[in-house]
Amino acid sequence: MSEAAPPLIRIARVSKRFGSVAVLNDLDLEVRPFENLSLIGPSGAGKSMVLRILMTLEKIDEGSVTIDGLNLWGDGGVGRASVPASANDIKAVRRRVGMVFQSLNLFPHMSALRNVAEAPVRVLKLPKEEAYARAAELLDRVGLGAKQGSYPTELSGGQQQRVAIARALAMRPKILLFDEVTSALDPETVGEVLGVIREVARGHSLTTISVTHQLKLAGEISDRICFLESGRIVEEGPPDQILYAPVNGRTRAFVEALL
Ligand SMILES: Nc1ncnc2c1ncn2[C@@H]1O[C@H](COP(=O)(O)OP(=O)(O)OP(=O)(O)O)[C@@H](O)[C@H]1O
Repeated sequence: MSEAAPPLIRIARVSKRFGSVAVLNDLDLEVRPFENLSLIGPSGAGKSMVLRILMTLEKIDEGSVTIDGLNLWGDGGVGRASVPASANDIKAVRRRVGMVFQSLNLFPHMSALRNVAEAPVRVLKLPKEEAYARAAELLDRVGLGAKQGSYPTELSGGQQQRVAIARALAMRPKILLFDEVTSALDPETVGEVLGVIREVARGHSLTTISVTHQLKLAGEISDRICFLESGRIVEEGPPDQILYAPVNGRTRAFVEALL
């Protein structure tokens, strides 16, 4: 990863409101290619909202968002609304960004293998043989080579979450977003999913942003951690600084309570 590389994601002066409630407040955030970033902070800080905006699931009120050179939201200027991207650009952004959610949302009527192969066939229009070969390889990579034919109800929560990660990877995104992917799991299965996330994040072939309340996980998989509160970044830095030597008193109070 080169320090000089231009950012892959650029969020500039973004504000997002629901009625009179400001969720993001003049937020600035840049993410470099192949960087692994974690967002931490109290409930309601706006962490998931950042991911939802990058997934093109939410509108913003002000500011600009650029992903891989594509303007998802153009700056409308001071005091003016942001300008949305064209439908084509939104489609192009969606191809670049994958997301794994907290809730286990596999297709229940499809085997693990088909869950992973479905989008490459339908969306990327890959020949079936190629898509299924890719899916089998990815299931192997997440340690589920023997479970290709299993349906989601036959898999544990941790296994389902690993299938969900393989499914996201099958689309070959440039950016992979993880939203609390381990928080619905029981403690025994968290480890197996963490192992996969760590492997994906450390693979250096894609850029990841993880939202998590598990600070040790953030420490293990991140090059940089941002502490968010009230819709803005209070402090950011390498994991050792943010988790064990934060400069800001608010960050310190937060991490000391959770670590
Ligand atoms: N559709 C919506 N309508 C109104 N308010 C919303 C909506 N979606 C999110 N919010 C509010 O936006 C704020 C930020 O939500 P967000 O989910 O990003 O927080 P978070 O930092 O991820 O919190 P958590 O750690 O609890 O998941 C919250 O106060 C939430 O209530």
